[in-house]
Amino acid sequence: MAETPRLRVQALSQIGISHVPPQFIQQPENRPVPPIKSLSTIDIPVIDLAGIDSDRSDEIRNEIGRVCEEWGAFQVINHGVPVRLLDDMRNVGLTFFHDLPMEEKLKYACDTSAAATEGYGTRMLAGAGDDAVLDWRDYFDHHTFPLSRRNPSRWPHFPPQYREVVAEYADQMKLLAHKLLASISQSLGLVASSIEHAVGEIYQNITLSYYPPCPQPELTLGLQAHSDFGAITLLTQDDVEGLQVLKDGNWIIVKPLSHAIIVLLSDQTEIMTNGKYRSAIHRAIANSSKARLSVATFHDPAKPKIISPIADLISESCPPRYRAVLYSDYVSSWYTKGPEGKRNIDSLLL
Ligand SMILES: O=C(O)CCC(=O)C(=O)O
Ligand SMILES: [Fe+2]
Repeated sequence: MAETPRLRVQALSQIGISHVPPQFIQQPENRPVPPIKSLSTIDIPVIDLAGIDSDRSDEIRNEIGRVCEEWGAFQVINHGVPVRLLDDMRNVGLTFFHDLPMEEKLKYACDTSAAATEGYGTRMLAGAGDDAVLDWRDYFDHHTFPLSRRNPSRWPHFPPQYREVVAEYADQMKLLAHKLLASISQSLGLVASSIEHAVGEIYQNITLSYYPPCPQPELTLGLQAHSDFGAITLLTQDDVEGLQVLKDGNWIIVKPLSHAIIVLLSDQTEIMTNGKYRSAIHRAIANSSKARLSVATFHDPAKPKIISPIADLISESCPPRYRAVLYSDYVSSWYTKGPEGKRNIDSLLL
């Protein structure tokens, strides 16, 4: 059954409220405070992937290894994904959110009784209690790989090219994820296929997040702090600032860099690499003047897959640091308990 329009954040924003409703107000310790001045000049690293398949491959791999260890997050440029496609994805997304009337958008409403169902939604933690703080965000989630779970009839029919753009975007992001997982494996001294082999068949979801203007952005969050639960996330943001990554206890703004792609290591990569590379904690903040759109492409294991530290990284002097976990158990715990920092991955520490 479709939800009523007032439950979408965009509808709240459009009626011009001057105060955010209480369910959206974060605990004081979670509210966005301006970043510490001395640190606001630090940017997440940018890696130029030009030459990754040829002359510069060793140099690039070493650099990827260094930033995976230090940050778990970085931006890539010259990544091979056509710039035209990045623009198209953003344009069809904004057209859907801005130009389709709410009653039409609600025809795509996702099933709120289950977690991570495909479609148009606003409340991420379906299983969390009624007292959970809500995010200042609406989203559209698409199941894109494997092809057996792809059903474009559930995706927006407006604008007309929407579904075609998502399909091409899914292909291109999968190729880039493949390239990056190979380099990340090699940066650990493993063969290129190691991490992909440990992940198994890749399950890919694409989530468009739409953050409407917010009357009191200092009290809310567009998306609460979390690390993603899969293997690797490839994120694009538009030119409106909002994404922050936690580094050494400080929130660092990821400044929009035109046509760059943000790489976020996720929890299963932390487990597979036995903690050598950590997943990145990140959040999105709201702002009072401009709507913001991001597109996150998640690459995850299949639900029945068991994830554990890769055997070649384990030795007597380097014992496993994480318990093996059934991926579906990991995901259900994330959705029912909530991300809250790294509580889910920390529960697997040996
Ligand atoms: O909007 C953003 O920049 C972050 C989105 C995100 O973290 C997610 O969808 O998991
Ligand atoms: Fe995320």
